[in-house]
Amino acid sequence: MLLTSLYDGEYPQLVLFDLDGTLLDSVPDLTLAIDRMLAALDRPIVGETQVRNWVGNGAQMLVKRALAYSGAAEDDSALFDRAFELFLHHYGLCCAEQSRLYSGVRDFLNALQARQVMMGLVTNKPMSFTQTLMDEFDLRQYFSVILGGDSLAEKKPHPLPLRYAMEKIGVAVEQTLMVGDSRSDIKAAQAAGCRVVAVTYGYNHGEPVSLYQPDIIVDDLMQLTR
Ligand SMILES: O=C(O)COP(=O)(O)O
Ligand SMILES: [Mg+2]
Repeated sequence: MLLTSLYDGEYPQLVLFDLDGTLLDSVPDLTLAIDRMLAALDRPIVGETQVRNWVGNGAQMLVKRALAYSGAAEDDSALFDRAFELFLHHYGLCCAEQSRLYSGVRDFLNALQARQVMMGLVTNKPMSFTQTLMDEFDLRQYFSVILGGDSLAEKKPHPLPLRYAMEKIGVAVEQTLMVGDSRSDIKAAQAAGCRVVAVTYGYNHGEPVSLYQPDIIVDDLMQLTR
């Protein structure tokens, strides 16, 4: 089996998951919120194709990238503050409207749970939206630890959230797997010293995940169990 091949034929003791682009296809709702924010600021809306390339480094970076694309000066902090407030408001209203779990996600989480593998969620998404989505998609039951982009002093690609989750759950790095869709997940895992699986269907700033040399690449999480 692909998954156990990384751990001498056993399951890893802990699997840490990214959220956006790995478990949840959240770009449709993120786009709604970004476009409503831009419209409220009298700036042209951008659509899903652009937003897809901007997700993965947290909400503030998403808003910064959208403003830069619309021609805003990088140092216009008053504009950023207003834009960020608008984004938080609109995304709060629509974060679970069109977002969907990807194929294979629920089955894979159930398969790990059945094997008593511990699981954690390590996302760069702000914690408030993360909590809402955990409830909306009935995901909380799977995770012993849930960390958002604003939970700790550093976010991915920094290894801190991964290290914190491993310590909290009490599993060694050699027995931990990270599963993500972007270079931030892969770099964080490599810096922390754990194995990493990358999915091809998520958001990686328009680049193939293979560039960052994850241990395994899959198109559907259930491939790991075959
Ligand atoms: O908010 C984001 O940038 C997305 O976060 P994630 O891909 O780490 O879940
Ligand atoms: Mg992601």
